[in-house]
Amino acid sequence: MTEQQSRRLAELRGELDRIDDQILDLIEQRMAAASAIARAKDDEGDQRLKLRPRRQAQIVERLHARATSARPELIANVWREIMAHSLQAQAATEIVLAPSDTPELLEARARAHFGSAAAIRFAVSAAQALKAALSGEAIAVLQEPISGDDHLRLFDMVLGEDRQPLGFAIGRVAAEDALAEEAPEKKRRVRFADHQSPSDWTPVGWRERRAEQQPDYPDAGALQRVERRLAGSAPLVEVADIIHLRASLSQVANAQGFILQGGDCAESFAEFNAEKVRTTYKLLLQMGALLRSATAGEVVHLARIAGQFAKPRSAGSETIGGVTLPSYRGDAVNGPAFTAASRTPDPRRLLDAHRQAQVTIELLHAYASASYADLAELHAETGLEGPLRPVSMFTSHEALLLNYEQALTRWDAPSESWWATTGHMLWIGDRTRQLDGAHVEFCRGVANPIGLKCGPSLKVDELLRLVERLDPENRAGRLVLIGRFGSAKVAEHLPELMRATRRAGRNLVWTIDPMHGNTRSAGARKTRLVSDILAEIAAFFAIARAEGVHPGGMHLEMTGGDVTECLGGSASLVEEDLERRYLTHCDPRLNRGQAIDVAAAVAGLLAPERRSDAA
Ligand SMILES: O=C[C@H](O)[C@H](O)COP(=O)(O)O
Ligand SMILES: C=C(OP(=O)(O)O)C(=O)O
Ligand SMILES: [Mn+2]
Repeated sequence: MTEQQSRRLAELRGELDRIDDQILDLIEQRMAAASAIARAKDDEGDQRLKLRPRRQAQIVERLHARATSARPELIANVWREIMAHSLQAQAATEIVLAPSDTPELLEARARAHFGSAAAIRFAVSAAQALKAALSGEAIAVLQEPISGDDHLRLFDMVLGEDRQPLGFAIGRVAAEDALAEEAPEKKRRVRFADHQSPSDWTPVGWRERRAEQQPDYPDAGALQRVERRLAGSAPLVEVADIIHLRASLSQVANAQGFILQGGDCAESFAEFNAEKVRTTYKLLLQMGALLRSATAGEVVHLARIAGQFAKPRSAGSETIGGVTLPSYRGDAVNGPAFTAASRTPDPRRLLDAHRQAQVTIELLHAYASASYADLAELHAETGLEGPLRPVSMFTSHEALLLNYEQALTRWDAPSESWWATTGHMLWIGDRTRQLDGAHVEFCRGVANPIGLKCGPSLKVDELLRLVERLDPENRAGRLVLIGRFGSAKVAEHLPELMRATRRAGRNLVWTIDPMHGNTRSAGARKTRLVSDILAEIAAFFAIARAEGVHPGGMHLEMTGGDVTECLGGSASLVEEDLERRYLTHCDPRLNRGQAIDVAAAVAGLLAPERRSDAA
């Protein structure tokens, strides 16, 4: 380069520096003006977002029109960033993403759409994202264009590469900023058509069928009063979260991911406290982390909790020392103590169960919001890796007490469906799965995901008819079959059942409950061997692979506590240990260490799948 050329270059560089200084000064002036506007907006005195989407669009449009050589993308990108930072200077505003089928993609697109200034995080549920938006300090981004609250409006969309909406932005904006009303309604209908309840169904239809395993209430009037109270109370779970679970389960039905379902055989009133919920939550989180490292896809955390208060029994009565009383049927029905008063079914227990479920769900929400910290700790302790994201914890229980379920079933107009609002997923027990019985009748009409226990007495054509009755539209995410045969019988029964659902082209998930077919007695107590449990799970994986079916999950009775109810595991519990801490109200549960042993073994069984997936 000649001396003259380098002098010229230095001059030009000097000019660029002067222009940059001017741009910076102007940006700072603009930020100061924006802060003054923020104070003026404060004077409006409401809790609205500081964001004014319509005004932002006008600014960019005006600049596009004014530009002579600057390309539209340059203007859009530069002003997106400037305005995003101005917004944060006016008021810290977060972007809160509801759970999504494609979380990484949504996060990346939301970042590109809203600019780099805002903090972005995932909420555990759509309901929690909306709750954040209600404060006026966050924008919720949901998979569905719905809010269900008068203060919140749909005002923007996050689009994918294909220009289809990945997320719908909802917040406290002025009416003039809202997107057209009829568009979201229409969109929501189309999506929700997946879940519609059958038109020939009502929540009371089950009463015309035979209902097995129901309590014998001595006072019908008292039951009706309780049903009225429950019918007047708020839903325990949100429809949006149930839909989220359906979406996650449909991924599993498409061979991506694994369902981890577990918790007490029977929840107890007496032993309920926040710490108990916390240990269950943490145990599921820990097992989920082990499984996730081995699974191609997500782990769906499904707790047996917040409703698992009723037990079907092999015998209706129990005799001790010549005295015969009704069997204990779970705390929602009667008490475990062997006295006539305690064993008499009392419908007011349904109200206590409902209240405990409500508190449990609130605790689960709180723990799930704090799960970033739990996961970080877990990863540090175990050396596991993976992105830290809050873990949604779904609730599930056996839909046994139909008076309770009916009273909390709600119509949701946008989805044109009935929803059981006692839990995200309900299942039908092995003793109550009669094709023409009341339990199948009730469950066929609610739009929740439904589980069906499949034991050794289930015949192939009976299963196919049940599947057709419960899921006539054959929608992935609706039905989860839960095999529970026992390690000695699984190889005899499961292959033909799996083959039948595969040949019938059913979009459902097969999982294994290795508990209920492996119960044995040890003196007066019931127990289970960890080795039987592992053997049934291993057989399940082998059979599923041989039949070309995705091994979609496991269903365990377990507790975060240090109980001695099942035998074996790495702590090698033996029969003499049972008397130390045998605390279950019904069936023997894995203790924390045994549950982790099982999760680690299952992670080993899942790993080949991941390898073949990667190949
Ligand atoms: O949890 C399931 C059942 O309620 C339980 O296995 C029944 O046990 P039982 O045979 O003691 O009645
Ligand atoms: C009653 C239960 O199981 P099953 O219906 O499979 O016996 C249960 O899961 O507690
Ligand atoms: Mn049980």
